[in-house]
Order: sequence, then structure tokens, then C-alpha cells
Amino acid sequence: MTTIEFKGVTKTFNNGFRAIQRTDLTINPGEFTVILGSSGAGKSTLLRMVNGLETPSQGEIFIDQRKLTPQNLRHIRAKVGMIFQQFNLVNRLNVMTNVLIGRSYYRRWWESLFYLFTKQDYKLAHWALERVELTDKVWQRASNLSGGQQQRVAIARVLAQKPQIIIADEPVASLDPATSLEILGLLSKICKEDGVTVLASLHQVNLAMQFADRIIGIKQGKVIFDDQPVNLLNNSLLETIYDKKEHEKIAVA
Ligand SMILES: Nc1ncnc2c1ncn2[C@@H]1O[C@H](COP(=O)(O)OP(=O)(O)OP(=O)(O)O)[C@@H](O)[C@H]1O
Repeated sequence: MTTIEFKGVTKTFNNGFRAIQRTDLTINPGEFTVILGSSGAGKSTLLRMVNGLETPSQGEIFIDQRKLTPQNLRHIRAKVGMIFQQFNLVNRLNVMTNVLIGRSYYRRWWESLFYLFTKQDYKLAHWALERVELTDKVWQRASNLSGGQQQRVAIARVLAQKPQIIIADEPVASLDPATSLEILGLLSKICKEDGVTVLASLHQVNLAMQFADRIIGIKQGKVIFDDQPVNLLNNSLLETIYDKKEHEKIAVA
């Protein structure tokens, strides 16, 4: 099981805006850690640094005690599966091919370009689609699926990658409440059954409380809460993580 460490990490964008203040964090192996914070708090920036989609301005990131560098980025990306709010599927391709794309990290670039995958890749893709209960949709175009089904294809693609870490950037922000529960339940199951370290950002406090082993609250790029979910509600920090108005909106929702 794999640990993620942020050591003295900051992120300042080219326009001079500092999105992440100096951060030291260890994300424990095999845990479901949720990052909470209002819009613009820096959740995506923090997550995107784990697989090199953003680079820290200062400090270092370690995956399983191995420092993330441009030289080992491809190797580390193979271990880190990524799930996005907008699913990021190739809409014109069928479900199977989308899932096979998760195997690209283990293929030469031209093999992936021409969708040349091995029997073992197909076997893994089938296994992944079974895990997300989508074997009846294998040959359908991705664009013909519902949002929840598309997110399940994205999870299958990540599973086919055989990741040690899953980074999920607001994975349920585009889904209805029932489908959100289904998707987070699936991620939680994968975390517990496969020993995958999951680091997810969410907007919904109730969902974080239900699924997280640990919640990290950030505000203006700074960690202001880091504890078990049960300690969040006892703590006025919930009002601090979100400004009070937003908190009241969430409570009503
Ligand atoms: N490429 C960039 N250049 C300059 N500023 C950026 C860039 N990307 C993000 N930011 C800024 O950094 C801050 C953090 O952005 P980030 O996307 O990490 O927030 P977030 O917490 O994920 O927000 P949301 O919940 O709305 O997705 C925001 O103020 C954003 O405008």
C-alpha cells in the first residue's frame, strides 16, 4: 500500500498567485482521504501535483518514498489513477476501448496510438468492467451512457491501470445524489478491498463524513483541519473552511 507525502510544498502560478501555502502532509496508505474546501481553496491544485499535472514551486512530493521528478513521472503516473468531475472519456470510442486506455502506461506509445492491446489487457479490462457492473455496456459508445455510467467507465479505466493510488478530483460534482452515493461507495470499496490509497476532493460535507477515513480542510491554500470526520462537526472549523453563508446553504441542501 502506498503513501503520498507533501514536504514543504507550495504552488505559485505564473501570474504570481499562490494557490498552495507551504504544506506538509502524509496521506496514509490504504485510507480514503477527502479534501474539503470552498471553491478556489486549492483542492484541484493539490491533487494535480500528485501525478505531475502541476509541479510544486517549492518542496517535494514523494510517492512510496520515491521523489516525484520529471525523469520518473511516467513510472509514477502508471501507479496513480486519476478520476475527474467531467469523466474525461473519449466520447466517440466504445466502453471497452476507453477502459483499455488505462493500459496505455504499460504499452509503447504507438501501440496505444493504434489501440493495440494484448489479450491480458482485454482480460483486465473485462475484470474492471465486472467490478463496476458494466459488462452489459462493453460495446456501447461512451457518449451514449448516463453520467453515472460514464464515471463508472472512468473508474474501470483506472482499475485496468492497476493503480496503487486513485486521485479523484470532485468525482461526483456532476452527478445526482443517488448516483453520487453509488460512485463514492464504489471508490470506497476499491480502497478497502484492493488496498488502494484514495485521495478525493469533494464539495459535499455529508458525503465526506460518510465515506472518508480522514478529512483535510483547506482554505486559501492552507490546511486548517486534518482529523477524523467525527471531529469535524464538533468543531467550528466547518464554518471556517466554508464561509458561514456557504455553510448554511450546505446545511439546508
Ligand atoms: N493556471 C492557473 N493560473 C493562475 N491561477 C490559477 C491557475 N489554476 C488555478 N488557479 C487559481 O488557484 C486557486 C485554486 O484553484 P483550484 O482549482 O485548485 O481550487 P479548487 O479548490 O479546486 O476550486 P473548485 O472547487 O472551484 O474546483 C484559485 O484561486 C484559482 O483561480
